[in-house]
Amino acid sequence: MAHGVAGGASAICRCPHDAGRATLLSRPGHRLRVLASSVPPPAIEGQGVELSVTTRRGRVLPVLKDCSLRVPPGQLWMLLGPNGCGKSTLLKVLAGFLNPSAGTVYINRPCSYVFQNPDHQVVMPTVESDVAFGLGKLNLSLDEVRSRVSQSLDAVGMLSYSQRPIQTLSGGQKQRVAIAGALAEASKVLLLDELTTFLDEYDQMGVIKAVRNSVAAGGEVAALWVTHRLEELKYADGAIYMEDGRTIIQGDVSAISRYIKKKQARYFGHFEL
Ligand SMILES: Nc1ncnc2c1ncn2[C@@H]1O[C@H](COP(=O)(O)OP(=O)(O)OP(=O)(O)O)[C@@H](O)[C@H]1O
Repeated sequence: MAHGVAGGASAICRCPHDAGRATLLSRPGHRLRVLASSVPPPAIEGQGVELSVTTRRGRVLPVLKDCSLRVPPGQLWMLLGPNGCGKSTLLKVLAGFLNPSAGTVYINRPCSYVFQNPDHQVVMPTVESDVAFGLGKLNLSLDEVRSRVSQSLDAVGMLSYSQRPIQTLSGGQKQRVAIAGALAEASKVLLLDELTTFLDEYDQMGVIKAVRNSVAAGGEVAALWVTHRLEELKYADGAIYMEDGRTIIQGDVSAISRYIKKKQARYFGHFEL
């Protein structure tokens, strides 16, 4: 599903509710389960998340029916599933853009959401100024801003592009600048919605490497990446597979890859002549 930028002036949109380290979301009157405090907290956790939308004709449509997931810090996880199964909606609930009708969400903060369309991602005239843009609100010294900008650009392999005008970048390079913006703001969670849909293989690899470097550096950043591309699974530390508004299976990448391939083989088997 294609999205426009819902807010924020750069490649990324900072998730709402950024005051604390983690947020527990629930609507009043719906069930709320407080997560055990003795277990080291995951970076991202959802339990029994449900979400319904009301259509223009007043019909209540369940989009998320039962979603649970857990992503540890310092890891890249991928979220897969057929078109319309609810991946983007789940990502928006995790980001705090949508309130679940039931269930709980726990997410490390700051958290940033990077959108699919690279042309909606970056707004400042140069790479360096775009990455620095989000730091304006943090009251940092000029030296600190410079250091954060160059470290984040380095993490995504874009340091040598600092002075480049934004409009001269490829789609994947813009995505990497977006990710650098999130890292410069010390985001602990990256929610990434189908970043590679519009990219060629070269740009796709550049973005994957950038995200892998981001989670590897310091071991604190977690990334949840929505994708349709099964071949991207090999770069993940874990995966979650969704169907019809539910998380069906999650954990080991090779097990999930086998699960999806088996499903695809059964599906395509119906069409064999
Ligand atoms: N506001 C809404 N009103 C009506 N239907 C909605 C609304 N938001 C989501 N849906 C429906 O919920 C389902 C899940 O949508 P979502 O975009 O989360 O799926 P997705 O798995 O990300 O799909 P894709 O892989 O095609 O991007 C779809 O059938 C979509 O049409």
